Formats: sequence, structure tokens, C-alpha cells
Amino acid sequence: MRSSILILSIILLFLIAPAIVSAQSKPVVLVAYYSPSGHTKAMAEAVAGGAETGEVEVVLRSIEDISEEDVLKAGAIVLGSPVYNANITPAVQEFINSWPFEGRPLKDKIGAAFATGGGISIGEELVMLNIIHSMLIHGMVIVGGQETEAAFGASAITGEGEYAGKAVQEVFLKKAEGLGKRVAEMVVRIEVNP
Ligand SMILES: Cc1cc2nc3c(=O)[nH]c(=O)nc-3n(C[C@H](O)[C@H](O)[C@H](O)COP(=O)(O)O)c2cc1C
Repeated sequence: MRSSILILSIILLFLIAPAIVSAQSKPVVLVAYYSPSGHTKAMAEAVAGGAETGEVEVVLRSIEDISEEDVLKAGAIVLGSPVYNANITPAVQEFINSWPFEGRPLKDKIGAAFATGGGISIGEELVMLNIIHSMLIHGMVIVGGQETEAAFGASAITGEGEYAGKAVQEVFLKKAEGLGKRVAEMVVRIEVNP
């Protein structure tokens, strides 16, 4: 009886161990956002959905809930900010300023950006490029979205014309999804796995 339990346990261990090891070794894609009125959060959720390829572990979190350890553990960081006066918000700037720099521990991690802005061409590209500048200072490897229309990352217009007063539109969510998917593919491809 005892020996059959022992044999069964060994068989189970052999069956479960590879699954445990592969779960632990998946690169982490951290999707970080700041979103007082919910539009950037909607884009973040679409980025996270796109990144769910099964090959990575996706962590979707508001910047207030992200620790230094979360940042260090991530193989990729996708960061989103609303446009405030054609710039990233002070909270997102503070979040970036909190990243560890000594010894450049973020070097070679994948980085990508997304943004939402009230109006067309009054800041969303500047915000994505601002995030990208900061990631480059840390030595991160920058990835844009799937299509030319999301070359700098994924952005959404939330307050002008036909986009005003509505949930974030499908055309923008698709760009966010594509960005997430590409980041997930690239982080596996370059085998970033701290
Ligand atoms: C203080 C402030 C400044 C803003 N400045 C801009 C701006 O310069 N350009 C723009 O396109 N939208 C601007 N907006 C609009 C926001 O970027 C837009 O509503 C965004 O989608 C909000 O994101 P959230 O819903 O995730 O908070 C501003 C909003 C606030 C509150």
C-alpha cells in the first residue's frame, strides 16, 4: 500500500513539476497606468488582454499599487498616462522617478507606452515619447504597436468630437491590444527573464 502511494506521488511530481517550472520562468509583462477618470485604465486593460498570449505572466496595476520589486521583476513595462497640458501627469513622472537607477537594473527590459488625451493632436504623441525618453535613459528596449498607426505606442482620443462623452472607442482599444500582443511576443523573443 505504502509503496504504491510512494510510486503515485513520484508520478504526480513528474507530471506537475514541469508545469510549476514553466509557470515560474514566464517573463512578466507589467502593464502600469494612472487614470483618475478611467480612460487610460480602459486602454491598460486592452493592453493586458493583448499580452495574454499564454507565454507571459501579465500584471495589470495602477501605478499607486506598484512596488520597486514589481518593477524589477518585470521583463517588460508598458506604461500609460493621460495627457495633462501636453505632458505626462506629475504622478506618472513621480512613478518613473522612483525607478531604481544605480547599476541600471532596468537595462534591456522591454518598454512601451500608451496614452489618452482629450483632443486630437494636442499631446498624446508627446506623452508617449516622453515615457519612451525616460525608458531609454534606463537602457530599456522600446517597442511600438503592431501597425504604423500605433508606431509610438497606443493612444486614444477621449474628449473631442465624436469621441467625447463615450467609453474609449474600439479603434483605440484595438491599438492597445496590438501593443500588448507585440510586447508579449518581443519579451519572449529576446528572452528577457530576470
Ligand atoms: C489637468 C488636465 C489637463 C489636461 N490637458 C490635456 C491636454 O493638454 N491635451 C489633451 O489632449 N487632453 C488633456 N486633458 C484631458 C485628459 O488627457 C483626458 O481626459 C484623458 O483621457 C483622461 O484620462 P483618464 O480618464 O485616464 O484620467 C487634460 C485633463 C486634465 C484633468
